[in-house]
Amino acid sequence: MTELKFVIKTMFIERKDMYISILFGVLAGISTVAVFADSAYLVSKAALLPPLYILVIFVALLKLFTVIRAFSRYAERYYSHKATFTILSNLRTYFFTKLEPLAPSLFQRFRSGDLLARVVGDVESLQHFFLRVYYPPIVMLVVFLTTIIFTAIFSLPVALILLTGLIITGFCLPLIFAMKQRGIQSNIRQIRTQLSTDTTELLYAFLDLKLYQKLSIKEKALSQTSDVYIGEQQDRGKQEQLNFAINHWVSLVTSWSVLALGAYLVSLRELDGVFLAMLVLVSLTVFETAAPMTEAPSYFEDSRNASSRLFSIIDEAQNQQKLKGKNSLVELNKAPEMECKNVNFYFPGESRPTLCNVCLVLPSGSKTAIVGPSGSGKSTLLHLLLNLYPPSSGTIKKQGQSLADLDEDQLWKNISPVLQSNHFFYGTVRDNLKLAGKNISDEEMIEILSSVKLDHLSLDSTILEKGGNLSGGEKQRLAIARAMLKKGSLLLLDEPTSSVDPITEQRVMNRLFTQAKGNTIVLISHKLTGLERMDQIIVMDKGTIIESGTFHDLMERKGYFYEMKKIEKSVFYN
Ligand SMILES: Nc1ncnc2c1ncn2[C@@H]1O[C@H](COP(=O)(O)OP(=O)(O)OP(=O)(O)O)[C@@H](O)[C@H]1O
Repeated sequence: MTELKFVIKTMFIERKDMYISILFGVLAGISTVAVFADSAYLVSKAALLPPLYILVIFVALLKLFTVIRAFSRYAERYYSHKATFTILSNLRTYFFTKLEPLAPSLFQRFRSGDLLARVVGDVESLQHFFLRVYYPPIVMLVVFLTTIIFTAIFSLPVALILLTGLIITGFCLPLIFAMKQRGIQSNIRQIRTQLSTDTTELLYAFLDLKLYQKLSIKEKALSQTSDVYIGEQQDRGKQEQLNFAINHWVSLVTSWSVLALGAYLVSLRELDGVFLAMLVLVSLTVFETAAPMTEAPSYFEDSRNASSRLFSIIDEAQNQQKLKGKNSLVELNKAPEMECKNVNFYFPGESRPTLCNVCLVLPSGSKTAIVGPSGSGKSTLLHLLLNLYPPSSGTIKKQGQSLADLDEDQLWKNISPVLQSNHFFYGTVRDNLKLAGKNISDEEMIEILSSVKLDHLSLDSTILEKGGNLSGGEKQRLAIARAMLKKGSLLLLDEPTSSVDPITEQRVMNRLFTQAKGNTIVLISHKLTGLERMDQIIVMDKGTIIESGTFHDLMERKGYFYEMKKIEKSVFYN
């Protein structure tokens, strides 16, 4: 039950609708019992030819109970669904707010299909918790107890039979069903996650699988998982039907017992015969409120599993959140200075360090290039400068303040990043550029598009999901345009033009450097051309800085950079 603590807490945020739905649920249950009790009594009494006014009173009461029943049933449905949707939206918002700061390290631990299954499926599953698990037992209990007290006025033994029926159908059977359901629910959830991860992987890798002619194998595996999922759902359905049948059978046995005992008591003259039909109909009707208890165990298990899966991530989020700073940055008129001091970094679960003892100063307004072989840790260092991952040890400072103490929004406010992979949303070019700021004018956007040689795109041109209709170079230039529009005074560029032809690259970079004249720039590059304009070049290998200095320093030193430059020359100019 501890797994559901938070869901219950969320339910109570807006409790008014919840209380109203419980109130109307109870009213609907009691009025249903009253309708049947009244009609049974009316029929029995009518046979004894009572004075007309008695019949009129009971007919009037019957009409009143029927109207109350119809109205309260409608109100119960209305308010219970309203409460459910409010709970669902609160849960979604809470879950997303907790999850968001965990990106991107979240993708390190969870596959995207799994996350999707949690964010969509698990949150959705929790809508059943209030509707099918929390309030039906409350309604059932109140209606049953009221009915038992009412029945006790006429016959205590009959009331005791109803109490026994309540204990069996309301508590004992649901408990047994809950234990049986446990295994089935956990299987369903695991297979659903598997199905979700397999499907997302198939969609992501569709083209590669097709080209490597392995699509049918993946499709077959997916279809097998889907069959298992369907099978498990069928088992769940069968179990629920069995639960329902057993519950119904117990309620009928109870009503038969009420009839048999009632008849016996009438024969002993301990019960007036005019009440017998009423008591039997009351017992038949009151069990209607126990019917939802057959599915409650299955929904309880479902909600418990969903909640524990969701909150296992949130617990991690809360731990990380505690580590995050909240200080705001001192606003300066100049571009930021950054400093890394003895920075070491291990990816989660890795024993090999990705960055070793990195010490680096990026003075305000300086231009720094980071070069080195593939896998040497350049992008990782950039991600640490962006505070996407915290360093395992050592400190990274921006304007003298440790990133660990800074509020993230403040930190990112004046950073313009172009990462190796940049996301583009389905929409227009304008929509994608507006990510840089809401108040950017069309004229500004058109001018920037032209400066990155994307004149052929209009602001209304459609961009497909993940920029599917753009070439690699176009995507990079659109990302540069977006970064330029953001006008951050710290530019972090990770191979921003690796797919762009050399002539366009030179023009785009010239324009970028002109616009960012007084800004601090960090540029990761595999190409060693054009680095003469940089204030410093950092050479990395195996996670450490092996050389640093200006272009001329490094060439004169005749070390690693010099050798790389020589190899590049021999490859391109021989
Ligand atoms: N999410 C991750 N989990 C574990 N190891 C990772 C992860 N991402 C990168 N690495 C490892 O960290 C090392 C440094 O990667 P990084 O991307 O920083 O290199 P890089 O110098 O930018 O390479 P490239 O020039 O090819 O982009 C690599 O050995 C890589 O395998």
